[in-house]
Amino acid sequence: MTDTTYHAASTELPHFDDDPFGPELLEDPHPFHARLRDSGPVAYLERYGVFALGRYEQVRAALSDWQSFISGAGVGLANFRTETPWRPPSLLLEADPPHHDAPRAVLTSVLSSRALRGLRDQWFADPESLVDDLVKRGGELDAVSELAEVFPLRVFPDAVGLAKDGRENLLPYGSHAFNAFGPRNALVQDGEATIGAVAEWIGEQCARDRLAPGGFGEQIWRAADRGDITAEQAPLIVRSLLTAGVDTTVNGISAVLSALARNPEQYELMRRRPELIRVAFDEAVRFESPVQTFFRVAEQDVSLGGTVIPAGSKVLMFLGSANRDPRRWVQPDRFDLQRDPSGHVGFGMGIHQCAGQHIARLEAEALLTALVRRVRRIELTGTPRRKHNNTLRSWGYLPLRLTEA
Ligand code: HEM
Ligand SMILES: O=C(O)c1ccc(-n2ccnc2)cc1
Repeated sequence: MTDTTYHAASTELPHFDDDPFGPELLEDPHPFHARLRDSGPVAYLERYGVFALGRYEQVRAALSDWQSFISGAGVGLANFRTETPWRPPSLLLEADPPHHDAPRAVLTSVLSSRALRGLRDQWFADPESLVDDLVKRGGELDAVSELAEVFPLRVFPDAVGLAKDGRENLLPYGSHAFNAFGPRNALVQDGEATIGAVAEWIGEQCARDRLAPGGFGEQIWRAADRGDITAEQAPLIVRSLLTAGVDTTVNGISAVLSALARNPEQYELMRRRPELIRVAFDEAVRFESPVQTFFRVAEQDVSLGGTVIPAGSKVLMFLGSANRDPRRWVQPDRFDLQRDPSGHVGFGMGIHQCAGQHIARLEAEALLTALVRRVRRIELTGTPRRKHNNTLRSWGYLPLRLTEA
């Protein structure tokens, strides 16, 4: 037996044989999250041979301690020390300092809130016509296919500088990449059948001559001209944007629309106090955690929550569980715009904290601003359906009625 198995089998560490990537838990992870948190600060998932963190304190500690809990061996289940990644590893997400430093600095600069100021006017104008049309049409819609999947795809690819053709590849590519952080289950195998052509298109769009001047993509190439990064790194950093840039915000927007529809008094409060719009998105990211999980690898034997996690072990951080930990949040299962959601781990924490969070917040703020002006009430008109993904918490169908103000 390897030392990891021996260690986990021999201590009083709580063991679970649940499958967090199976259909039952992907449909509703909350009961398992509660059992995991209540079992103790650290647990062991037998099915995958990994350690599991469900509580806010340990998830935050692991996210913040990048030297002990590294990303360079992969932030999915696959351990790059023993397995070949399905694609060249991310220069940010799957890298540790010092290699992580320059790509991170470039993307932080390109995606900074100051850099986004120039986009604010057009990103705020875009959803106004979208919401107007929906309201004029009677206000009945599937908020996933007609709003959450539409608005990000209208503004983000243009901001990157992508060509018009082929953008329908972005969502399938993102979905597969997020599935691929999990085990090679049916979700991944279904995606493998068609991902080849999609991945090829994504790779082609990262070339400098495909990217419009002034967009995020070309700005990354200009950083290579300046020597901030190499010309070999530039296309891979553009690939990060294409992988992360759409599927995440689609699910962030679905999350905030779903939460507002289920809590009409919160929507009314937000209409009366539009300064709560920015809180609403972060509270939705805490409440739903569109990105549910990421892994780390223990760089050396590391003590956490009274357990020694052996060097080389994979550690699964349940961000969604940490964001609903009653040890950290008052009434965590309530969507409450009067709480202060800062400190949530929905965008991660520390050196890998989401480089696109300002993009996500600006998109959500633009859409919610358009809604509060035109829509008096948002309500559910049917049974929403989940879309299962190994990493993303996602709605597949969200039937809503928008009542004109
Ligand atoms: C609601 C939307 C989003 C959520 C919930 C989200 C969540 C996260 C989380 C949890 C991490 C930390 C990963 C880790 O610690 O291993 C992360 C990192 C990252 N995010 Fe996001 N993300 C979102 C949107 C975006 C967007 C729109 C972009 C790009 C335009 C983006 C780009 C990145 C990048 C490049 C990283 C890696 C940063 C690094 O490793 O230094 N994300 N995100
Ligand atoms: O470099 C990549 O491929 C990559 C980078 C970041 C994400 N991500 C996850 C959550 N927010 C962004 C996904 C993939």
